[in-house]
Amino acid sequence: MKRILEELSSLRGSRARVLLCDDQPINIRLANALLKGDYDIYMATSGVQAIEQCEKVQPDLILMDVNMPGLNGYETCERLKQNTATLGIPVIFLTGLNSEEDEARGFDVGGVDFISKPIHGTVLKARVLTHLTLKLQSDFYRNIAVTDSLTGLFNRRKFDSELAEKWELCKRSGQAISLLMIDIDYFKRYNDHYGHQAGDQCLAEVAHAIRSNFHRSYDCVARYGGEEFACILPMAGSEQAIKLAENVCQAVARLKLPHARSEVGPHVTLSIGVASITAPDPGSSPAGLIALADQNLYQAKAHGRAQVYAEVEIAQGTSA
Ligand SMILES: Nc1nc2c(ncn2[C@@H]2O[C@H](COP(=O)(O)OP(=O)(O)OP(=O)(O)O)[C@@H](O)[C@H]2O)c(=O)[nH]1
Repeated sequence: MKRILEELSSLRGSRARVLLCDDQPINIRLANALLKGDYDIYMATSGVQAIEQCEKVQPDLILMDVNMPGLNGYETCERLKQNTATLGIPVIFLTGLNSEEDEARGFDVGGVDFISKPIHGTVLKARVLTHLTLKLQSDFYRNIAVTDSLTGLFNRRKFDSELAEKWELCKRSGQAISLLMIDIDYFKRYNDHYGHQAGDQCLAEVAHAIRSNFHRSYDCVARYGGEEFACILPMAGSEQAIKLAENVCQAVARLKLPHARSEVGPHVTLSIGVASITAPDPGSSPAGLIALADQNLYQAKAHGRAQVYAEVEIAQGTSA
């Protein structure tokens, strides 16, 4: 089990993180002494502090006391499970309580395990190892399920679910949403001239350059198809989307990837179609946004490639 966890940690490039939450510093010190050799340890002495730490450091596991002033351990766990950013963090209750009801309540509120004090070092370490291994394994497979292996961007499946989710979010909050459809110019000729492997390398470099322009956590940059990429920009209107699209073109131009068979210049270039809607209609779907971005991408190609095309904001009522 230990070997598997070490492998998973090295694959993601960081040790597992454990948050210790207890109002009694002596208990924290005890658990810390047992675990600090194997994991990165974070500490909190109240439920509120634990929630703050979770948002900040995204621990892989929490050891949570139950009886604490203010929010108790059960309430803290319930709050963590209500927040999409923290609901995946497993919680082990580590408590002086030991009745069947107490234990059942721990599982009811979303805990994965329940350990009664006094702490037995070997048992605690074994349970922590088991839950951390499960957590890192599930992170690993979830990542694979949403990632395009060649470029490291989100894949088409993730794009579809993100667009549906962000569309609903913007609809509810009455905010703008934009979409960029990005296509590499004359990519068939690139493959024909430089070979498929060089084509793959080009796709990976272009993807990296595209990604480097997006810094908001809720933007989604995905590989949409072969040499096509798509970016979902929730809460961004057309002006912002056009600016970002232009930045993306410049970032790829700066790579100066030679393209001897392109008709628009000596280097690899992009065509981008931009679509924006100020606020999605109630009852609408994102199909209209995709169609408009596609149409504008087609126009960018028709107008000579190596450009951003963003004509017409989508009309309300046409997005269903
Ligand atoms: N190397 C490589 N090529 C790919 C991959 N996926 C798709 N392609 C190639 O991308 C090319 C896309 O060609 P087209 O759709 O004709 O577009 P284009 O040549 O870029 O022409 P315009 O879009 O009109 O500028 C095809 O030759 C595909 O084989 C991939 O994963 N790796």
